Amino acid sequence: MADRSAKFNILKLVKILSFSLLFVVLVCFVAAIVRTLTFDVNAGLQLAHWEKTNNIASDINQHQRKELLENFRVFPTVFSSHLVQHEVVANYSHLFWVPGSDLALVPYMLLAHIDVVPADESDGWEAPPFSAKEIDGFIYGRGTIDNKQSVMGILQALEYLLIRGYSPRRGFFIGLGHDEEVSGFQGAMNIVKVLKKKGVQLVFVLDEGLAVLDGVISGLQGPAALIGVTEKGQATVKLSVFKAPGHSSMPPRESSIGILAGAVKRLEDNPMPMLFGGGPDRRTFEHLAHKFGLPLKFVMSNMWLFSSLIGRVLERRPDTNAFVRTTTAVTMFNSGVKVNVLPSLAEAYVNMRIHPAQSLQEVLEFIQSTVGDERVKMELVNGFDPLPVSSYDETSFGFQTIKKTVLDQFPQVTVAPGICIGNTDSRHYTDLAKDIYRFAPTWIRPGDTQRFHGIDERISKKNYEELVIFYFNLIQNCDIKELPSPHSAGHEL
Ligand SMILES: CCCCCCCC/C=C\CCCCCCCC(=O)N[C@@H](CC(C)C)C(=O)O
Ligand SMILES: [Zn+2]
Ligand SMILES: [Zn+2]
Repeated sequence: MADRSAKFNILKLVKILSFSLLFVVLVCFVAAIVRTLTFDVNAGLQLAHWEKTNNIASDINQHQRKELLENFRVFPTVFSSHLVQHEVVANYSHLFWVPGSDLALVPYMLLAHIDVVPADESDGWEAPPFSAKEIDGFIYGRGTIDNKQSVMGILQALEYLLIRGYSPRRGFFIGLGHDEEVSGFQGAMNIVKVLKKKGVQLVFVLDEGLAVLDGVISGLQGPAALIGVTEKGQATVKLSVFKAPGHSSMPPRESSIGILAGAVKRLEDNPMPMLFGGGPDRRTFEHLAHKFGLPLKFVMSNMWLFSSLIGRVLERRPDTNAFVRTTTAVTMFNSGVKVNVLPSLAEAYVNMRIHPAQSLQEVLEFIQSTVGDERVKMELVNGFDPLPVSSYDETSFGFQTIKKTVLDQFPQVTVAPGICIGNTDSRHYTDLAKDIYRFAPTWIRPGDTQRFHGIDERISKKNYEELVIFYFNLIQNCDIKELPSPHSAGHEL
């Protein structure tokens, strides 16, 4: 009898538990649906009352459109205006200072770099890489999207502003580095030294980096302007194996090349863990969530449940994979001098880009344990941690002013914070500014990400004009004394 009643009680308990579980699942499901329908972390300051400082119209007439392309290197007003101070730093880099009329306003700084990576026409370019040849409305050439578009865009915008009688309320600097592609140790670092000596502090820095992605993020309706609020760290590690040299007719069981090749293979076979979900990468997709159709909108709005699923999808393509983990790229492999000589030394360089959720130290430990062979020596050639995350909330002057400028010009775009997957000169500016952003409104469409440092780098004439207008408007927008209050959205009668 007691047995039957115990059985009955257990059955009852199981029933209650099942119902409770079902209830909890149901509540979670309803909560997820409600969240999907209402989730929009990106509403922002767009409806607030912004002080109007962009009083000079940005129209470019037919004559100027022609001149804009012809005068690619000439900015006579910038270089002759009494408003602009210019100095050459470290022989080749340029620093400009345009003082503002209101000394109480903290200045900002625009950065770009004038150097480029090498390019070889024989790699298969459609036009010679230093010809700036126009094909179907695109200018082809090394540097057109990395980063001459910003160098020229900033200077052309300033040229137009000065011609039209502009004088800023908020002062600003322009820094054009000459060695960004080899780390900025001369250009950017010396510009920073000059500014530090003057005691300069900056409200924000804007450098190259992310872009307007159009059709690059699958499922997103419309283009996304991702503003880099941090950039990945980096580790360049040299792996080397020494073995006694000798005659190739009497080879040992394992050669220095073979041992090293095994280590490299283990690194490629064991990618660093997928880390999507903990930092600014998650905030990117939360900002974009309302621009996905169902069912993706449901997924993006409920990151607490689906972040690992999103990460798994993003890791399938090299450009989006770079967003979700520390990447491993074996970039150089050297050994051997003659076909019948066993080489004593084999060397390989591994370039890792460190996700903001990891540190340089963790990455070095990972390489060591994955290689797992004492015969392979490891040396850190160059490395640094991921950069601090800059502010991107509604009180963030730099982020909100850049965002407003983007949205005024491209209303169809959704703006979101992002992680810059490459490195920029701006990482040398952390002592001068708490807030550093990496963005230019360069439009990147499917297939374009491979053009960075690749073949057929190009920019459309239309996009170049848009860049000029972006900087033209941004400089004027930065003249506001402060951001509008988020609560100043217009409801008055
Ligand atoms: C869901 C998001 C997907 C992200 C897609 C990625 C979109 C790609 C857009 C821009 C490409 C990033 C280029 C960043 C600029 C890199 C400049 C550069 O090459 N710097 C060197 C510096 C080094 C210290 C020498 C570098 O190798 O990183
Ligand atoms: Zn660059
Ligand atoms: Zn580059």
